[in-house]
Amino acid sequence: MKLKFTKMHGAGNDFVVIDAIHQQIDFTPEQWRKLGDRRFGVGADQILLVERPTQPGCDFRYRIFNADGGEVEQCGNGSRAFVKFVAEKGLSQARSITVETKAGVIAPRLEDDGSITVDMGAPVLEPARVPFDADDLQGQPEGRDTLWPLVLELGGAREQVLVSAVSMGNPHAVQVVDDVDQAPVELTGPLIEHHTRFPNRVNAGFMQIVNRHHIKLRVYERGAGETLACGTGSCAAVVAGIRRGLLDSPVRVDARGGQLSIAWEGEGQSVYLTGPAVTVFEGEIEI
Ligand SMILES: N[C@H](CCC[C@H](N)C(=O)O)C(=O)O
Repeated sequence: MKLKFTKMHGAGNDFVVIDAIHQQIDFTPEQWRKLGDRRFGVGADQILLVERPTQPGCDFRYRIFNADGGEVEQCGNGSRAFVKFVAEKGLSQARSITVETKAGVIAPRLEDDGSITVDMGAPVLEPARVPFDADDLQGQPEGRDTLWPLVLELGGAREQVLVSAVSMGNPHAVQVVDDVDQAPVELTGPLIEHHTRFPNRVNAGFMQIVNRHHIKLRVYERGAGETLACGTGSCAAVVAGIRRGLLDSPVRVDARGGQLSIAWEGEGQSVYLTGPAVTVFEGEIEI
């Protein structure tokens, strides 16, 4: 089929966005992978589908596929591209919409200054629901289940890293590092992504604390590798830092591709993600 798409990004995390209301989309994982392929296809970290809602009270349904072809629960940077896309395409006249995802309902809002704020819902912190297998792990150094030891097999050696396990609908393992630019993201990111204690795999975050309202963050994403920014990863990192008493809301997040802002007032409360969304080009592809 000849597929119409829009190429977009949120702080450098890039997307192929597809109107699946006016186009019949029923692709195989191989076709999603082709769309995401930076040589044989369009190229993107994720592919985002705009669909009619199935839940009453929602304006749209939002489906997300990683570059590896797998469908996932949530994408924070993508939710900002989503609301900009539906406004630009005239699919909605509202500045604030409710969007159904596999992880629940989120609410992106177009701000007057062109930025977008998204109510990402409340984080999930119970290990079994991340999901993270912590059954045989002993008590936490700081209590409140904020840190877990993860043993990585590096060649013949074994290295232990301490991670916080947080779900924003999708799973995240966040660790604090002294310097993100020196962090072994490419080496340990894949080991964490595929660690057996994360049965659905996991996004691996590397967070440097600049001050109590400012971090630098790199994320080796499940199904995509390191991206220039990760919205849910930024939410998870700030939640982990606040729970560990290292950060205070709101927090500026410096990603390699741009700047995001995260606000969270504590357990049971929604996490709010604010940042940019950019339309790069429109295209068509035979797929
Ligand atoms: N790789 C993620 C999905 C995309 C998340 C990220 N791009 C964001 O902005 O939240 C996962 O497999 O859970």
